[in-house]
Amino acid sequence: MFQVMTKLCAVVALSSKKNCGEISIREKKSFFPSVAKKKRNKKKFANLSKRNSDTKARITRTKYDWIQNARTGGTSYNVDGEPLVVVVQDERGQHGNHGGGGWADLVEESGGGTGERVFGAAKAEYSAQWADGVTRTVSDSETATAPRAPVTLAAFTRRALSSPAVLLHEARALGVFHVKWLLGGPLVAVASPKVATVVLSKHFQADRFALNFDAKSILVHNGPEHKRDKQILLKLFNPLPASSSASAKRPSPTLDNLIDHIHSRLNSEVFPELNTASSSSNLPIDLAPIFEELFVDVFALWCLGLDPNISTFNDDEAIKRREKIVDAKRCLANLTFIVPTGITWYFDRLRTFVPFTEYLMLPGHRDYLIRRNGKARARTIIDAEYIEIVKEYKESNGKRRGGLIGALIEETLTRQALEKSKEAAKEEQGGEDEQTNPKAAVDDDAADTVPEIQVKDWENIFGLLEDVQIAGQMPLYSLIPHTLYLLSHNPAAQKQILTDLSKLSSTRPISRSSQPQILPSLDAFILETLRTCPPLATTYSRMSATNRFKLPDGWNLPSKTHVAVDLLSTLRDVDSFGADADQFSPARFNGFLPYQPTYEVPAAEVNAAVKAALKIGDSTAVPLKTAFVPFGNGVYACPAQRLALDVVKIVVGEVLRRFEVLPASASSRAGENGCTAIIAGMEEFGYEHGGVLRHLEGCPVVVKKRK
Ligand code: HEM
Repeated sequence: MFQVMTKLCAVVALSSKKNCGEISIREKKSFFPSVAKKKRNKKKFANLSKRNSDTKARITRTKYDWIQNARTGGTSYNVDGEPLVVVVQDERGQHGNHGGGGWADLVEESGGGTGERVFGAAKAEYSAQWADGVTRTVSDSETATAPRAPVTLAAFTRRALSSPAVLLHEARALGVFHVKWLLGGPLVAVASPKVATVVLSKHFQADRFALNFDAKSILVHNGPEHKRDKQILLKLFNPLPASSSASAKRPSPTLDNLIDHIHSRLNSEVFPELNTASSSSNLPIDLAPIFEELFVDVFALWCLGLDPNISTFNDDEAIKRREKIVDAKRCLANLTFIVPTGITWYFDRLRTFVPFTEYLMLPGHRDYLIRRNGKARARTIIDAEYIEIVKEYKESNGKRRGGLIGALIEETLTRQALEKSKEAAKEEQGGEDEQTNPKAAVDDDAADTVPEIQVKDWENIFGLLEDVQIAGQMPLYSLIPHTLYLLSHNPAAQKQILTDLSKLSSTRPISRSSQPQILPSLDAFILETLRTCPPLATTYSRMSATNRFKLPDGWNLPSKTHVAVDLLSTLRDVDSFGADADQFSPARFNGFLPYQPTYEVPAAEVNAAVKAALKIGDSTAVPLKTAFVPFGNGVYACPAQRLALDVVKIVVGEVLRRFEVLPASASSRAGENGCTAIIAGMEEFGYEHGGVLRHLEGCPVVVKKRK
């Protein structure tokens, strides 16, 4: 035990160094600032920018020097007054044909001396990455001698990192490939369902190892470790046997516990708050902070296996302790990621070495610095709770908490028992004299003592808890208020959903099993919200396995290029989603319900899609079903696709049953095309702090209690 504690303390010490920021409920509510506050923030930001302008100028200069030097053609122009530089790859497009390849070669070949300076550091990172033991292979049939077209790359302006409107606008101007800047090096973003189909397939490895190897487990693991963790999560989040029909939902205490937490919180806080708003005639209420609080707290309670119902604690001490833990979790969960878009964890690693303000200035960084200290304290509280969990496990004779922690402990024990029985079977096969039944031997052991869980397994469990909390809560508190906000501008859709909802028992809460296919109108509305307002702007980055890998239409990227899929632009591709891709039209999903999670699509179908996408000269669009990737696709796709949609349906359904949601102001764009007007330009949205899509005013609506 002492050893476990010591090692856990070491983990605590290590991780507390890198976590940061505290946020109270009050602060969190003010996340969506008033206009006056926004102005103040702008001023603060401007001052800080000035102080750091030297550093900023140096970085910008180096970056653009490099591009200019690397350029062998193409143009440099402005998008909305900001410089935007286009890089055209060598006309021969031969980066794939001379061994090492990579960006350094691209620069050298193009005659850019500056490139070496900028990429000195990047080169070192790359070799470290290749030393990570992950084998990257590509079969002969997937190689190409030379691409047909030169790769045109263009750098986004900085504003595209925080504004979906600018991201869409620039992505359109730049075409399939564009570049984001990361550590002074490029991250190529692709925006085409055809290319996304290939980049998200197994041929491209997620390479998150080198820049963030120390704390966030599955988000940083690759290869076998990632595979093992991912299998655990897929099993926990999808308790359906592959063969059964989608409507026959298997009970799962772990997932039902999450839904219980959500119902409990809706009843105790959200509905009373909406009731109050409803009685204060037509005063708008901001939905986004309400659901942000709900999900941060619910995920904290669920992950740590704390009871959904606080009244079961009858002593003040227990209540205080629980609140302290939830507060600390809330603090850690918020603002861990500070850079918009899905590539933010790189900065965790980077900030160990470089003061944040020196490498990237973004709105929000000042808040980040202020909150950093509070996070260290929160980290200590949570790590003490982890130690308590280990102690409880050891001392309570096998009695465990519920929630996600309970399920992960259970999984770990099952895996251990399986490994033990395999070992025993091996020994037996090896000609041992003793004729023992290995299974019985394991069971006998288990009956006497609580099976020991190794330190590395505890670390893995706690790592998974943190990953799931971060990965799960953010997209949910983005998507749910956005769905309700869009519904407030579409009374007809709201009416239809209410009609569907009336088919459910009005006295029982909506559950995982009660809501499956009888809410097609809500299903379609949610999917269309996901398509037009994807919570994550990009997938996590992938690395091209080889510089000879040919992408659709003959595009070729140098090896080891970091590639991410720009989901926002991809999900509006006209070829795949039709000429009305910029229209909000839930009906486009009518033929695709129920939604089939990407991990349930048969391998043969996936391979065929990749093959079709790779066909040179074939301009056929990727079909809607394959192009729809708000959860990513392939090995690193979201493992909770079905669960996420269930949660959104349950929460939105429960709110709509009780309240009518109306636009906050009379001038709002209500009616059939209201949603289209909102999503077309995306001016109302931003990528803030957490890296997820947020409505900048917090989704203001008026709520009216239903009779
Ligand atoms: C509407 C809600 C959600 C959306 C849109 C969403 C989207 C995504 C996306 C785009 C990725 C990255 C995929 C890639 O790089 O290709 C991802 C990964 C992930 N998501 Fe979700 N997600 C949602 C809800 C959830 C929930 C509720 C959970 C957990 C309960 C969850 C757990 C995860 C995890 C653990 C990963 C990392 C997977 C890996 O590394 O292999 N997500 N999600």
